[in-house]
Amino acid sequence: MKILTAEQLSEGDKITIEKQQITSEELMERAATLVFNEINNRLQGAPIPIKIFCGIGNNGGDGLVIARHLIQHGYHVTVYVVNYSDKRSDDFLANYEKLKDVTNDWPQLIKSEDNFPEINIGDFIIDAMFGIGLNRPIEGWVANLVKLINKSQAFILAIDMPSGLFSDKIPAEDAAVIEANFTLSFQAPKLVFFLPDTMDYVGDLQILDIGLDKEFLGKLQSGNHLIGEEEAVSLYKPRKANSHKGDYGHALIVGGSYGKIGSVLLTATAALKTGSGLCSLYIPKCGYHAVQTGLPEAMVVTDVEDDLLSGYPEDFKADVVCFGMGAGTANKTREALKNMLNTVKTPVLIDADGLNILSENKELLDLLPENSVLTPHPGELKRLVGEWKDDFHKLELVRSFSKKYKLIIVIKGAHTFVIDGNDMYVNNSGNPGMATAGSGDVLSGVITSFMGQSYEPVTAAVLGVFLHGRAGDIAAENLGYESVLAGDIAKNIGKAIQGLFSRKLKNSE
Ligand SMILES: NC(=O)C1=CN([C@@H]2O[C@H](COP(=O)(O)OP(=O)(O)OC[C@H]3O[C@@H](n4cnc5c(N)ncnc54)[C@H](O)[C@@H]3O)[C@@H](O)[C@H]2O)[C@@H](O)CC1
Ligand SMILES: [K+]
Repeated sequence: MKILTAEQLSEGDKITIEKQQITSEELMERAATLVFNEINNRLQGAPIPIKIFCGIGNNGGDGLVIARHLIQHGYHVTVYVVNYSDKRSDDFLANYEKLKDVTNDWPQLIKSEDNFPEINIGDFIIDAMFGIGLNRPIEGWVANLVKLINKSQAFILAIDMPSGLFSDKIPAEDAAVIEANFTLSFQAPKLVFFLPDTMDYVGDLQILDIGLDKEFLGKLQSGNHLIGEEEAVSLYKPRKANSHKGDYGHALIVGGSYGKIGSVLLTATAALKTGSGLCSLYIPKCGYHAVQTGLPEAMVVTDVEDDLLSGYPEDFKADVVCFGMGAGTANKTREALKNMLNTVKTPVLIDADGLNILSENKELLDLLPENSVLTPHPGELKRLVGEWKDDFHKLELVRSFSKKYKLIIVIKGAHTFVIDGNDMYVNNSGNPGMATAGSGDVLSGVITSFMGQSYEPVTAAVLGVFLHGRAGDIAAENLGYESVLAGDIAKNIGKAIQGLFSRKLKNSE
């Protein structure tokens, strides 16, 4: 699904109105009725106090339409008009009039702090103050109203965007922004819904298809994509009945040091669980017995050193190499990475200490084969690309780094981002249970495995990140967040893949 900006969406509104020969008021009715249906489905007529805060633009217009439908269905609704300016939009005004048809309770006008209502913890708040039309920070008494709503601990549903959030920039630290529990957004997700700086304002997210012109949306140039199950299905290549292990790649995992052999074990397990035909590990001697016992399906080659890596097996025939987990950053290990990079011709995956070595020895970046995949967490990323001012600046830095070195960067986080030059893929699977030791080692194994199975590296990264998250979701459903171990994520990769596979079969039936 394309991630769009406010400009693209307002353009989409205009084109849709023209092509479908409807009025903007009709489009608003359509969009806001979808919101009403969602609310009605969930509340099922519950007699809770619903307080709708409407701005005076079209986001406010949505609020008025929602209010009208809720009142008609017998809900207990109070409508507030947050009168921050006199420039009411036409569709706001039309729906303001229509409200008269269903209630004698006229909306309460808020013009200053003196008009602030009481908000109770059991209220259901609908935030329809500002949507994609916000063009400057919320200030003055309106900002205080936002803060009052946030403090109330009432359930907050934001319409289109939490008020105060821009689609293309990060609000200042002290800015007034609605902290929604749930956001129902129109047609397409906005990037800020997924960035670490702003995702907490959004709460749970649902995108409503309001029927904007398909041709316009299809042609829109957006390099930013949200990756959910549908997208992952289209990337997945089912296995052929007539195949053998040689068809699914030989993955070589290079890493580990004394006390950190578990990391490579997790990576190799994940690679095999993701379908690698063969998997070998190149590790210091101290890990030999642990790996042979813990993962009999894998083959092991040991370094001359006992406790760390110092070299690379030069004549080793592997389809893909993954380097770094648990490796440490000793000088000898840096030489091992250098040897590896001087040997391999095909894209590699670098993780963890491999990334730390690269940050300390930037000249090695030039040795990385084109389309290699780096999988930093934010700390490792900072060491690679430098400090950033905010998340948009971070994405800019990563884009130019990706272009400069022709690399694919996987920024790990609650929503993992895969950046390949101008293209960006935002993952939408996973859960907080995956914030656990070794989770990244498993991710590296999954992506490496797909790279070895002849997926394009960027596809391997996008699909791998999604399946890793899905596997974590399946693990959390069975175990609860707290009990998910990295090994549980690896164990459930198969089920995550099966989920895609059964969907693909269903679609082709
Ligand atoms: N036909 C359409 O265009 C549709 C629009 N829809 C709704 O319309 C929204 C966009 O509506 P608008 O463009 O009217 O904008 P908003 O309702 O988001 O904002 C209202 C107006 O407030 C002013 N403003 C911006 N920042 C301000 C600030 N900090 N303090 C005071 N005033 C400020 C701007 O002039 C802006 O136009 C969407 O988010 C969505 O909710 C939906 O009804 C779907 C259809
Ligand atoms: K809003």
